[in-house]
Amino acid sequence: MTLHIDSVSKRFGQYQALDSVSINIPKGELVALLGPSGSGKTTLLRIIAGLETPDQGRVLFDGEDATDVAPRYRQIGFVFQHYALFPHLSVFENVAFGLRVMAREARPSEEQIRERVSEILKLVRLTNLGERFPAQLSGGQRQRVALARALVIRPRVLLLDEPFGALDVTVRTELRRWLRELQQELGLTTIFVTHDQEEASAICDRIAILNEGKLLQTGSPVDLFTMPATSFVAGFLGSANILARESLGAGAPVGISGAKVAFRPADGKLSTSAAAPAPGGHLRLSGTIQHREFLGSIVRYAIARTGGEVQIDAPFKAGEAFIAPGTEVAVDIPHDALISLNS
Ligand SMILES: Nc1ncnc2c1ncn2[C@@H]1O[C@H](COP(=O)(O)OP(=O)(O)OP(=O)(O)O)[C@@H](O)[C@H]1O
Repeated sequence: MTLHIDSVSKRFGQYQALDSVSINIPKGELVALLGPSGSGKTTLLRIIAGLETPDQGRVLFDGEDATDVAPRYRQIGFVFQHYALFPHLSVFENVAFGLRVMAREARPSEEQIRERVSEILKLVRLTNLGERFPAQLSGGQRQRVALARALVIRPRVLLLDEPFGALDVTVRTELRRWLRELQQELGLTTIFVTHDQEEASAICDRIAILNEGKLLQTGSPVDLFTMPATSFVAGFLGSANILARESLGAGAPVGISGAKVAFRPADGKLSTSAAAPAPGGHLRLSGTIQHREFLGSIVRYAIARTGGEVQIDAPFKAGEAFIAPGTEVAVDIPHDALISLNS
């Protein structure tokens, strides 16, 4: 189903939780809503699900206005961060619940319920755990039950609110990959709320960045990473060095049109200050090594300089010495790695 969110605003008292947010989500797309705590992500999901009413704007399902449709008639699957399973019901009954509470005219027969639940348990690979209770499952298994419960109603849209937020990194990485495969197999339009940019970039077709209730930018993970429009987006998707354009003085390349300039720590090349500048179009900054962090495959150096500290990643090679704090260095950044920012 195609989902269209049209100029949705929501206020709680004096607080503008959402400020005229519009997004179009084509059928089968997986979109991440990414933003810091309090940016309005959950509020937007709740409005799509019908659990909250917008003050302004509309939600359209396949072009039809659903803003005033009651939640139970929207056919939406919702998975929360905290499993929200019924502890006194078996896995099977937890999944069947979504069907048993359907409006009478849409509710399947007992036999159909058994069939549908078995089918979904197979899909989420929990066939043998139907008789267990939630307390007898791992965190990852519980989230798969929660997902099964959302899927069993054959949702038109799947909404996931930090579904893997409470799980450890290994399980989380495995589940996100599995979820992506399942979502593609089902062709299900899905919105995935997270504040983990890596998770969003890894599995989503598009990312929508929210901050303070405003939608700042939408695009593919690669487009947002390489062409962020503002310093907030540049800093939120990966690490970024952000410099005021005027701080570059005469060294600012001609192509830079924004108020600020960003570059990624991996795009700067470190050398001793006496080294000749790299050939071709490069911006050269100079400063003094302040601090270093060994991060495994890279070493991240913080370089103090007039005009603001920058961070540079150097590949780590076993046996090679780190550059000592206090060393004067030059940083060469190719012009084509410089990103113009509007603000
Ligand atoms: N029912 C409510 N009454 C009053 N304020 C609310 C209500 N629901 C949300 N808010 C406020 O609206 C803002 C946005 O909340 P929301 O839960 O949408 O943010 P979020 O981006 O999902 O954050 P998090 O990542 O922490 O879950 C917050 O400041 C929150 O305190």
